[in-house]
Amino acid sequence: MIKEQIVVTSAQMRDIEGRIFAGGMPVAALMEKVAGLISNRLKSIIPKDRTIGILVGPGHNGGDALVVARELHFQGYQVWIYQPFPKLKELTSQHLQYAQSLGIPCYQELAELPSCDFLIDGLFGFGLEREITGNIAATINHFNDWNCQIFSIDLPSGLHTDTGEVLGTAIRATHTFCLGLWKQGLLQEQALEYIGKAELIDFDIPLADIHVILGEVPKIKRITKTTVFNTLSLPLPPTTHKYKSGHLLLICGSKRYAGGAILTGLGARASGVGMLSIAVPESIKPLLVSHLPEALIIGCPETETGAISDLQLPPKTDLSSFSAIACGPGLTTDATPIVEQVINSEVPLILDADGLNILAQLGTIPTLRKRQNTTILTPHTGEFHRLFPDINYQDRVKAVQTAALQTGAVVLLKGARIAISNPEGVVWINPESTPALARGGSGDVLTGLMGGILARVVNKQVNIEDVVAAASWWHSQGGILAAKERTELGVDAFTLTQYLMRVLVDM
Ligand SMILES: NC(=O)C1=CN([C@@H]2O[C@H](COP(=O)(O)OP(=O)(O)OC[C@H]3O[C@@H](n4cnc5c(N)ncnc54)[C@H](O)[C@@H]3O)[C@@H](O)[C@H]2O)[C@@H](O)CC1
Ligand SMILES: [K+]
Repeated sequence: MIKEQIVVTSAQMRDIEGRIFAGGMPVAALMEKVAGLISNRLKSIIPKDRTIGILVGPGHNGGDALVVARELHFQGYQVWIYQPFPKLKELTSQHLQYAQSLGIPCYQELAELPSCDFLIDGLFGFGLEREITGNIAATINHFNDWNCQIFSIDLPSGLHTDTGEVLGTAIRATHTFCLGLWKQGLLQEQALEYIGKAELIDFDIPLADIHVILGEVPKIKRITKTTVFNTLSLPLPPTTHKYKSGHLLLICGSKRYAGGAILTGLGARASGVGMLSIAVPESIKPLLVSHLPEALIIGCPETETGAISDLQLPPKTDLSSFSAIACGPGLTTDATPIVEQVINSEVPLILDADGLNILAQLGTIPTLRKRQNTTILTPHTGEFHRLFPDINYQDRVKAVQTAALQTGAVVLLKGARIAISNPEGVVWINPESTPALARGGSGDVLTGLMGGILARVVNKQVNIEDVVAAASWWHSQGGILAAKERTELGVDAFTLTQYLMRVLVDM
């Protein structure tokens, strides 16, 4: 297990720390070590001639900040300290006393503060336990108005460590140095506007202590490059042939939404799947053939409205001939019988878009409870609400865990931080994405890509949630890469498909 994958709550972090201290590590020594690492990072970012304001809280987050203040002072930076609390923890108080004895200016009143170029936020860390109110809240709002870069230690002061919720008010950081292990709150969507660019400061927490508290396999994990690489099972075995690399059936598109079928197909193409078949209404078959010459396009009889009316597979083929099916983009709800048919099959299945809307109409939980094989659902929040009207999706991690438990499916909830859960509550969170992907068609690409990966690896003893995680990571990295080269406005869904391969090349 790698540290970048691990996600902890404040209670878990406290228990892990407790083990380190019980093992004999002095608290003050750990604070020196952590704050030394933070100071080194800051030195590499902030030019020498700048003034740095240090915001100090009552606990050890404030202690970290005071050690940083001292180190930056010794490095020749202009530093001042703001400490508005009447009572400090002992270690924090000692560091304050020493900083004062060094002649670092310390203030308790906002009105007295000189200006500065950068702020270091050490007001609260994972010990924040209630709403911030009164003077302290006003102070935080005041600093947010300064419009200078703010580096938060551990997490922006005011965010709930686990839910990322703003407790009263919170520092709007431009950078967050998360200490030791990723705090769950930093992966929650509601925290995103506050954390800026986040990085992990690894201070050598022993894996043995982590395992004792989180178990050998932690329940909530961040998706990393390494996880994805393992799931994609690369390099390919030299003796592979097309039938060993999976056969994906896409069921998508209608006369009204032909483009969705093309994008899903192009997403699947990028997965490297061995064989790709795409079932579409007969009238759009020529269009699909022209965009995806390598795929077998199955033209199906259609309804008056141009939706697939009958899944007419080629001779000697039935649904069990496929390694996996991805069904939904562009279907329209007129294709209900088709969706029922695939749900009743025993083939591993991804349902997206209209596939999900139809499932909601059929009755999500009773319908899926009957399924024998793997099911993956990929709703955005609107679809999620239609599928699971009784589940509150404010806490996205809990929401996917509940939905997966109730249905037996692997559930992915789309958004700026995709959350994925299997029925046992094992969760993956996608830690990086770009608003450039918030565009029509982007989800179709994800469905195709995921379908292709699933078909490739489904019989190779992989966890299904790992497949879903790999596809999500790959998709968002494609978006990030494309946005870097073409700006956030330049990532239409077709362009995205052209960047997916590049992600692996750069890996
Ligand atoms: N113990 C150590 O040596 C280490 C500690 N670390 C630092 O220690 C932090 C945790 O330290 P603490 O447990 O002392 O907690 P914090 O420093 O996060 O804050 C806790 C203090 O704030 C007060 N408080 C909580 N909510 C408040 C509110 N709404 N309004 C006013 N006061 C409030 C509490 O009474 C307590 O005094 C981590 O976030 C990290 O920065 C890390 O450096 C790792 C090593
Ligand atoms: K902080």
